[in-house]
Amino acid sequence: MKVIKELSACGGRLIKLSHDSASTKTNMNVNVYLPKQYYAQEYPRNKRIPTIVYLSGLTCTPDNASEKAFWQFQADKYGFAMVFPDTSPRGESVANDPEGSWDFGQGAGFYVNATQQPYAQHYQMYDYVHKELPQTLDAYFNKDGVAKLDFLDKVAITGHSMGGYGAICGYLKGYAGKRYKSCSAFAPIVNPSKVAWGQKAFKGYLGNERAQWQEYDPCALIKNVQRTGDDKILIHVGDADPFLEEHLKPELLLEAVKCTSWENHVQVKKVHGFDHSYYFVSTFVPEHAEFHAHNLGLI
Ligand SMILES: N[C@@H](CCC(=O)N[C@@H](CS)C(=O)NCC(=O)O)C(=O)O
Repeated sequence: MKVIKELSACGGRLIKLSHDSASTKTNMNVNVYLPKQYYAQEYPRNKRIPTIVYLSGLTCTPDNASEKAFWQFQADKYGFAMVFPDTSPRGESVANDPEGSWDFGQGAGFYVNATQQPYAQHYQMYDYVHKELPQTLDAYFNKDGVAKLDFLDKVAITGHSMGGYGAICGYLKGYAGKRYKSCSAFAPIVNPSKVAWGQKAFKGYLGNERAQWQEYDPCALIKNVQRTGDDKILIHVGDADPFLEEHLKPELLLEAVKCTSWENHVQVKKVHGFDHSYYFVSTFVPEHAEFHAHNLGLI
């Protein structure tokens, strides 16, 4: 782990890190926001600061949400840290979209483990985000007898668009083991097998065998996950989102949960006049922050 830059933001610090990843076999960038509580002398020694992982959408780096979602204010308010991973492996040796489009390849890893060449070599984003990165952050930040940050247990996940998809997918796949304690999404792609962005990505990364796609499709996964307690998934989407009808289709998730344990536990809030941008995301970050703070036991 190497610190590229450290910046003061709100009451805490944004740490821009890079590290060699065993999963992607590339160097990966990640931003971590440490809230003001991390720096407070009086923060209880036996209490770890929980984290929220924010998965970004197509074309993003860790910087988009760090700069434009305004999670930092909320992190200080409730006392959680934020993790902003990258959206794909990058570099000259990393295969890209043959068409040169922005919806596949670098900046568009879809948080899956690719099985198809030439992508399988580096595009192992599922393992990277859900397994390797939290372990790496834990080892880096919680060393020398200091264990102030919780990257492994009290962790929530959220994301935007492709990242909203990645968040719901990771939450459901890890649900039996309670990998994440809370999940929400902003304008997520909920049924990638059925929409153009998802089909292009799944074909490229996972191949033509549609059975493989179901392993990563929230609308298929959720039918086989037994909900417990009062768990809910919170989703916002703008009704002026240009991708709503073709790629996002949140109604398909509501259809998928009918007559399952998730019925009435997936809340899709369609908000009037909002598009797909960070003006939309940042507007609803406070509501998502409160939702996660509650589920992480901070309020
Ligand atoms: N680059 C695409 C837009 C892709 C897009 O909207 N990406 C979203 C996530 S799916 C995003 O967060 N973009 C970066 C940003 O707004 O900072 C275009 O030119 O139409």
